Amino acid sequence: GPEDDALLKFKESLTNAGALDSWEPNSQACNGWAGVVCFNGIITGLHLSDMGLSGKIDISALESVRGLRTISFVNNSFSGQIPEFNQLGALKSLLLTRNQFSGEIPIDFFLRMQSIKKVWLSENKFSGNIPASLAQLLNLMELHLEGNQFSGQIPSIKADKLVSVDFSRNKLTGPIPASLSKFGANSFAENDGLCGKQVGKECSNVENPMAVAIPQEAQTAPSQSSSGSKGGSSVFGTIVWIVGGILVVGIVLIVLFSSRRRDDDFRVLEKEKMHEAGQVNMPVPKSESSTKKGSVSKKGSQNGKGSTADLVIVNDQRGTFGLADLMKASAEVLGNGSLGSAYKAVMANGVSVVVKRMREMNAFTKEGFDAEMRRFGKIRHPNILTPLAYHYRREEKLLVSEYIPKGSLLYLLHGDRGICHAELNWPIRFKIILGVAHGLGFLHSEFSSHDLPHGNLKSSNVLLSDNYEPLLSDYALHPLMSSPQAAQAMFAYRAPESSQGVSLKCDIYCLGIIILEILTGKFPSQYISNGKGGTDVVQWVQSAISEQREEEIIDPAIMTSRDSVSQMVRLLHIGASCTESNAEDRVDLREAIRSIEELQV
Ligand SMILES: Nc1ncnc2c1ncn2[C@@H]1O[C@H](COP(=O)(O)OP(=O)(O)OP(=O)(O)O)[C@@H](O)[C@H]1O
Repeated sequence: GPEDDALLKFKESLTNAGALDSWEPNSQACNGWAGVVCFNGIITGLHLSDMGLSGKIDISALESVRGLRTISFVNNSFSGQIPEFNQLGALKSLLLTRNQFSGEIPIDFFLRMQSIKKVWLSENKFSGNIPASLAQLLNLMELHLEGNQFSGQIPSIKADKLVSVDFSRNKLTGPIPASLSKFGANSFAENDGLCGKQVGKECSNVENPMAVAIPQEAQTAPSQSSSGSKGGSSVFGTIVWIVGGILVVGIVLIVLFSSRRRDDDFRVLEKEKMHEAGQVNMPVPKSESSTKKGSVSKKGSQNGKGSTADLVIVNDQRGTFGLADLMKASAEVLGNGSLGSAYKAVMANGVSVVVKRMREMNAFTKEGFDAEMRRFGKIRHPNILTPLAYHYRREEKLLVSEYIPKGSLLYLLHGDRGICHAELNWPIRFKIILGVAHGLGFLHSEFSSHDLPHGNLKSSNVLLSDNYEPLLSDYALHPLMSSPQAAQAMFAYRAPESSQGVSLKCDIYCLGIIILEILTGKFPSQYISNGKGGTDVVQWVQSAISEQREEEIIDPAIMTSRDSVSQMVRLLHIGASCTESNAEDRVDLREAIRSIEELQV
């Protein structure tokens, strides 16, 4: 069956799979494959301990094994960054002890793993902070992190169901959280910087953990702050707190909404639904936010020069603010896109912003990144969202923009067939298409030196102003990314020719998808990475055109305006010429814009 095939695909990605000889095509996984655990004919576990396995772990293959609940790779030879096991949201046990995994685990790694009971990461080479998202796992029973190089503080794990923890032999610092007081000395041994009764060392200032943590972090991890100054590390501490706070909100929202999941294939929309959630205060304790204010705001809100050490303001149309202001804001998770996660924050001065935590983006130096962001900040065009500020550290970048209340085109078209969808009548849809084309045209002249002036044009990156003027966001980021990262994350890479290299033409393909999406009202399958679900709008429109039945595929919601049908049909043809699979045959952007403008009444 397909699950057996998925396991064979997983096996293929391994470089040393001798122990899996029993996994053969034309046999069944539940019929004697080594290490495969089944229950009533359903594959529920992979117990692959002590098998000398190495190579890549193909998570997407494992994703197809729907019943998978436990994974053990204990004592093998896997190495590198932790694979994205968090894509397997239903896992109950993740046992990776005694391998060579290394690097930092993303702070939000466990956010979507609310079923997990056992996490064994011991005896690897993991470094960086213990991911704060572990602290919020309500079902966690066993946590084994011993024998790694984790640094920073131990997060306050909710200990209700926890029966065993081990943090020993790491580089942890700061106080042992009160929530772990039931665990003894062995669980914390050999971490020189820890304090608390279990390790027989008094903490000097327990009621203010920030005060303890920051200097110690600066001592143990000097490389973490590029400036090397104390200021840099307090910014680091602040971010940990902000992100930690935001994570709590995120988890609350995810738990709230997970009971209302849609069809799996439409997972893309799930995050959009988070817009509907009410506001939640960022759970940063009052006393702490005031101490943090003391340490940060002198570089933040009080210094409005646009070159604050924490946030660099590149566009002051919404005033100046610092990380401290963001920290005090009430926050809400918007989603986790391919470039990173997005949060909404409402600041005390009433300004609402979106903070995007970008993954990686390390192709430029700090100076290069700064120059690029300042260039973005100067953009003034009615169809482009100009960012407000950024924060740069080697391991994390934040990009701050104004929050646009109506949200994205994706959400309005497909998210919730509520009031806004009804408002998307033909004149408004036409206005959106024209605005998107103008915005793209502007980027193509402004960033004409870039191989991909937008690179990530899709309906979730088209935000709508109060009067439905579209605003393009997430543009021109291509040069900041490494090529494998860009190929993974950017929608322009879905253009059929992208395997031979990307060009301006890829943006035109993306524009075409949006035009077809707006006209048909269908969710394009092109937006879904596994290709399952949605409508292949390109194919559908092409065959409708060749059979001269264009009118049949136009969204019935706009067919009420009969007079405009010929206009819609002509736009459908323009959309089709933008999505020509052969890039040579694809229409030129200026020509496409001109044809759209000609349809204006
Ligand atoms: N400035 C903004 N104002 C209002 N909503 C926003 C803003 N920026 C993003 N959003 C919303 O948050 C959601 C998540 O944004 P995010 O950019 O992280 O994801 P994405 O667009 O799906 O993926 P990608 O990372 O590839 O851009 C978006 O779909 C959009 O609805």
